[in-house]
Amino acid sequence: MELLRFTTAGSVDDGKSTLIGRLMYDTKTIFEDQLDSIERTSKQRGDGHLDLALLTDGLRAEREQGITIDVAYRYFATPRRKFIISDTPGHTQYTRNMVTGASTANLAIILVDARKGVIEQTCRHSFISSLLGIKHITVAVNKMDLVDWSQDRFNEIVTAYKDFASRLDVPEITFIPISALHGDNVVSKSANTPWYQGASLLYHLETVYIGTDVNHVDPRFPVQYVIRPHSDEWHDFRGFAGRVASGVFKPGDDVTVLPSGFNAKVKAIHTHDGERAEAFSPHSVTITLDREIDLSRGDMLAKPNNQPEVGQDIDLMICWFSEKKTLQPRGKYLLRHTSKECRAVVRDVHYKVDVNTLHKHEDDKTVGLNDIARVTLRTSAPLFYDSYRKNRITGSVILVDEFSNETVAAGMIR
Ligand SMILES: Nc1nc2c(ncn2[C@@H]2O[C@H](COP(=O)(O)OP(=O)(O)OP(=O)(O)O)[C@@H](O)[C@H]2O)c(=O)[nH]1
Repeated sequence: MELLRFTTAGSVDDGKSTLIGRLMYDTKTIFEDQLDSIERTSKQRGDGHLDLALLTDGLRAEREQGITIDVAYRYFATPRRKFIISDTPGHTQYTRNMVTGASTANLAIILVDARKGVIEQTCRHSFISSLLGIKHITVAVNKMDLVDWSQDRFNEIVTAYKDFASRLDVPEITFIPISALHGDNVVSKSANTPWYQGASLLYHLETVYIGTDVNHVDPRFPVQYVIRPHSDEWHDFRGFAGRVASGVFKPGDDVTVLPSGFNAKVKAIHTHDGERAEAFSPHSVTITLDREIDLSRGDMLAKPNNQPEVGQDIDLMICWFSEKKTLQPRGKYLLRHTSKECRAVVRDVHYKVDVNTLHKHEDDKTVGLNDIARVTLRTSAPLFYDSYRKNRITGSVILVDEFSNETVAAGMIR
C-alpha cells in the first residue's frame, strides 16, 4: 500500500491537535481505552464535546516539563493509503524540529485560523516546507464555524495566501475550508459549505498524486559497504551494498563508478530474499558488477550518460541546529553526504533569511540556532551531488562538530 508522509504546521491554538485527533478518531485509529480516557477528561472539565486535542497532547506535556522536544510521529491508515504524520511544535524556536519533520514529507498541512487569516507563522511554515522540497501544500482554513461558513472570508484567505506563495517553489497548493472541532470537510464533505466544490481533507490525502515525488530518473547508488565473503563457496563474490538514492538499476545496465570514472555493467542485484530484476529508491540491495573495479564506501554508481555534479565548492542553504555554538566563519566541520564523510570548511556566509518575511540579511551573518542561511563550503574530497530540488538524498548534507559529535546543521545543496 502506498505511503504518504505529511507534516502539520500551525501557530498556537489554530487547531492542529484537534485536527490530528479528528483524523485519527474518524479513521478509527484510536484505541477504546484512549477514547474512554478522553471522554472522561472532557466530561470532568465540563466540555460540551469530546476534546480530540487530548489525544495528541504529548508534545505539549513535554514542552511544559521542559523536556527536549523533537518530532512526534503518528501513524494511521485507510483502505487507500498508509499515513505517517510528523507533528512538530510551531514556534520559531522549533524551526529545526520542523526542518527535521519536513525533510521526508510529501505534503504539508498548513493550518490557518479563519478568523486570523494568513499570519507570520503561516508564511514561515510555508517557506520551510518549500525549502525542504515539499511538493504539496494543503492550506486547511480551520474554525470555519466561527466565521459563519463565509465563502467570502475563505476566498480572502485563499487570495492572501496565493499572493504570498507566488514567491515559493511549491508545485501544488490546495485550499480546504474545515472545522476540525466539528469534523466538517475533514473526513466527509460538509453540508455547511455548499459553495466548496473540492474534496474533504482525508480524501485529498488519500488521492493526491505522489508518484512523481520520488526521483526515478537519475540513477544514483551510494556505496555503503563492500561485501567480500571469506568462504570457499563465495570466494569470487564481490558486492557493493547500499540503498538506491534515486533512479532505477537493472542487471545489464551500464554504470559509471565515481570517482574513478570506470565503466562496468551491473551483473546482478542481490537482496536478503534472492536476486531481483530491478532496484529503485528506497530499496537496500547489493549490486555486483561484471568486472573487477576498486570501490569503497562513499563511492557512487551512476550511469555513463547521467552523472551527478562532482565538486568541492558546495553552495547550500543550511538550517542551524546547535544551541551551544554558532556557525564559525572559516570553521571546520565534519560533513556527511550520502554514505560519504569528509571535512568541510566554511568559505562564505552569503546571507541569512528572515524566515518570517523572507528578507535576506547580508549585514548580520551570525548564524545560530534555527537560523537559515546561504553558505559556501569547501570540502576536503569531491562530493558527487545533485541539487536538493532534483534529489532530496544526493542533495542534502549534515554538518557535525568534530569534537562533540553534535549535528550542528542540515543543508540543502542549491
Ligand atoms: N470553534 C472551533 N474551535 C476549534 C476548532 N478547531 C480547534 N478548535 C479549538 O481551538 C482550541 C485550540 O485547539 P488545539 O487543537 O489545541 O490547537 P493547537 O494548534 O494544537 O494548539 P497548540 O498545541 O497549543 O499549538 C481548542 O479549544 C479547540 O477546541 C474548530 O474548527 N472550531
